[in-house]
Amino acid sequence: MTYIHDSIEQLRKSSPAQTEFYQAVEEILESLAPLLEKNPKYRQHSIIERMLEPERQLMFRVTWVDDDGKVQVNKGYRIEFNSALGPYKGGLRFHPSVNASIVKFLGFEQIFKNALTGLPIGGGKGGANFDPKGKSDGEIMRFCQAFMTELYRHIGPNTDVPAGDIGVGTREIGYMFGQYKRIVNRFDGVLTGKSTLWGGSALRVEATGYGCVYFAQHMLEDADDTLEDKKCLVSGSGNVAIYTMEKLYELGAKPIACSDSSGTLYHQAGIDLDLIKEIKQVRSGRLREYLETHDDAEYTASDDYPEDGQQIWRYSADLAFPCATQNELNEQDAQCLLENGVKAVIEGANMPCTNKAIDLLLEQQVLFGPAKAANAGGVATSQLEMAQNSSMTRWSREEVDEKLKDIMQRIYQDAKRTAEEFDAPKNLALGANIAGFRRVADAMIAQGVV
Ligand SMILES: NC(=O)C1=CN([C@@H]2O[C@H](COP(=O)(O)OP(=O)(O)OC[C@H]3O[C@@H](n4cnc5c(N)ncnc54)[C@H](O)[C@@H]3O)[C@@H](O)[C@H]2O)C=CC1
Ligand SMILES: O=C(O)CCC(=O)C(=O)O
Repeated sequence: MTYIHDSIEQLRKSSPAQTEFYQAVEEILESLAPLLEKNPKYRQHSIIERMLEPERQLMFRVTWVDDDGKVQVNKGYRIEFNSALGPYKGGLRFHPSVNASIVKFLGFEQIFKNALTGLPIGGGKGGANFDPKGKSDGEIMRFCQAFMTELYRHIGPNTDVPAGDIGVGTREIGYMFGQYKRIVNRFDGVLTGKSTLWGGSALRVEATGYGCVYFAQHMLEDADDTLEDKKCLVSGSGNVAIYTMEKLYELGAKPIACSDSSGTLYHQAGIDLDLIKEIKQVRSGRLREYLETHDDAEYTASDDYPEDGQQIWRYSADLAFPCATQNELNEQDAQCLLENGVKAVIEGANMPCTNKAIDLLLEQQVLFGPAKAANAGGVATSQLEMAQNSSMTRWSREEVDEKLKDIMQRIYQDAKRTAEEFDAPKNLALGANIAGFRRVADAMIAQGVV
């Protein structure tokens, strides 16, 4: 469709060198073609052009002092992308790779993901090119305080509600919340992912991983299959990966491999999750340390991996859950998974599969759970945290889990039904993109030219 092609060309000119952002835009726009053809109103209202331009982009200096007394400077970002459905909502990522393109692709994806939850939340994302690796607790705290000293003026419980992402967990949210409260002198529900000791929701920590497995359960059920005894590859070993593995075990499956940015761990007997939690959540260590306890496991350092792609996708398994980062599963990786008979790929991370990998998996009829739908349990539970904060209540783990299950089921059904409506049954990527887009686009039209 030339309209889509022209929109992307225009984007390349107006926002140069934002490759991850173009990738996310291409993936969505291509699947919207049948909707745009049927509904000229979206073009008449310039919905695509409006959606591609964030409502507001904030870039700021973050200045802090390290343990040696040296002044350090980082770049901070918050992209308030779209508020048609509610306050901007989305995480903050602290990682040295963070730049405008990465924050923009994450914010863009977030608009449609949040729409799919059916909850009143708009899309936003932020972060900083700060590397938490090797930093002391004091340095992390000072960085978080400096970051919030600028961010606080742009956010609010009904305006923009950030949360965690890579490198930002309960500890960082705590330090940022403390600084926000000190500045504004109010206990606002302005961040989610807070500790359950003071305003956080039960199950928010687990929600992205658990939700992803609930989504996989629905996909398998529709193929007359279950999670029972399925061998699983789960990349990463952070928040999303750990709770994906936890729920997989609970539902009878067996994770046999995981990874971190230094390498891949394979344990045919099944990953020892308590040990992974000890290494990653308590010691902040490296996966290689796992071999000190389990000498029957294998570890491959990323630097020793000679081919294009990642070692983890070379192991034979029934299900693959990319849960680490963007573009971690490419076409060669998808080919290896196919050769080893993978039944389903479910995205826990944001945009972990390249567009070519997705095309190949769909072409070969592998069940594919797209990130916007499969990992939406995290942000959905964040909205449940906002609801509890604003009504001054607390729900139990069981109550939140019931709501999360229900939301994941609705997202799955919505994506499936929409795929069928557009003659692409089983293409959940297309279904999720159209269902999310339609909700935001119709709200934008109803709200006039703003
Ligand atoms: N935390 C949340 O609630 C949500 C997170 N996500 C996405 O899930 C992904 C993971 O996020 P979290 O688990 O929260 O972050 P995290 O910081 O807890 O964990 C990230 C993990 O990925 C690994 N990693 C990073 N780069 C890697 C690479 N190049 N190769 C292999 N491993 C690598 C890290 O070693 C770490 O184990 C990200 O794409 C994030 O945007 C999506 C929805 C919600
Ligand atoms: O919980 C949130 O608000 C955001 C989660 C997030 O960043 C994501 O869904 O990618």
